[in-house]
Amino acid sequence: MLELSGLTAGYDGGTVLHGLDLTVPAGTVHAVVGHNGAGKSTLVHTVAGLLRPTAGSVRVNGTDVTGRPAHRLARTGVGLVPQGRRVFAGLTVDEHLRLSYRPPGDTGRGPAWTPDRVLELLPRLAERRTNRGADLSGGEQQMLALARALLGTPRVLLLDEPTEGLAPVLVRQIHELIVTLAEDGIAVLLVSPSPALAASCAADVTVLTSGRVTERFDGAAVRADPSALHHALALAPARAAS
Ligand SMILES: Nc1ncnc2c1ncn2[C@@H]1O[C@H](COP(=O)(O)OP(=O)(O)OP(=O)(O)O)[C@@H](O)[C@H]1O
Repeated sequence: MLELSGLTAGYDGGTVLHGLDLTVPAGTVHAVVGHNGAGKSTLVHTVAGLLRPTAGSVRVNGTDVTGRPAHRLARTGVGLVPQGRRVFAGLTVDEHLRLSYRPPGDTGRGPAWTPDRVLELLPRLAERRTNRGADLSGGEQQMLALARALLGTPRVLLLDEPTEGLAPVLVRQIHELIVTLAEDGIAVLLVSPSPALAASCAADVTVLTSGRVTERFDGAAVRADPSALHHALALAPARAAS
C-alpha cells in the first residue's frame, strides 16, 4: 500500500506538486493522468526518492519513508520504471538482468523476482536475451525497463508513461502485464497522459492539473463511460504553472 499525504515538491524553490493526497492499495492500479507539464514525472520522482518533498509524507505499507533516498527506497520495495526506459545501448538483455538482480534474502514480500521468473513473464524478452539494448524495439526496451524494476521484488511499482510511443498491440500487452502485476499484490502507481490506458486497467483515476488533484474517478465507472474523464482532461489547462 502506498499513501501520499499533502505531498509537496518542486525545483529550485518553485513548487510543482501542491499538497497531493493519494492512496494505492496493494493489488490495485491507481492511474494519474494529466497533460504534459502537469507534474506527473515530478510526482513519480518524489515518491521514488529522486526528489525530496518540501512538505507532506510518503508511506509504504504503513512505514513513513518520506525523504529516504532512492537506493534505500528501492530496498524497501519501491520500484521505478522511468520515462524513456533508460536501457544501456551496449549491454545485452541478460547483462541488464544480471546487473539489476540482487538476491534479496527474505524481504517479507513473497517470492522474489529472479531473472528466470521475469523472463517467464516476458517471453518476448526471453527470445532477445542475447540482444543488446540498442538492438531492441521500443516495446522490448520498455519490457526490459519493467523487468529491471521487478528484480527488486517491489511492493510498490511506479510506472512513468509506460506506453509512450508504442504501437497499439504493445500498449495492450503492457496493459495486460500491469494487471498481472497488480493481481500479484503489487500497488501500481501509473502516470500517463493517456486516459485510454488509465481507463483500461486502473481501479482509481486521478486527474492532475498544474500539480493539483482536480478530479478523481472510479476506474470501473470510467470503463463504463469514459466521457467524464475526457471532459475533465479537456478542461484541464495544457501547461503547468508553479
Ligand atoms: N529538473 C527540473 N528542473 C526544473 N523544473 C523542472 C524539472 N523537471 C520538471 N520541471 C518542471 O516541472 C513541471 C512539471 O514537469 P513534469 O515533468 O513533472 O510534468 P509531466 O506531467 O511529467 O510532463 P510530461 O507528460 O511532459 O512528461 C514543468 O513545468 C517542468 O518544466
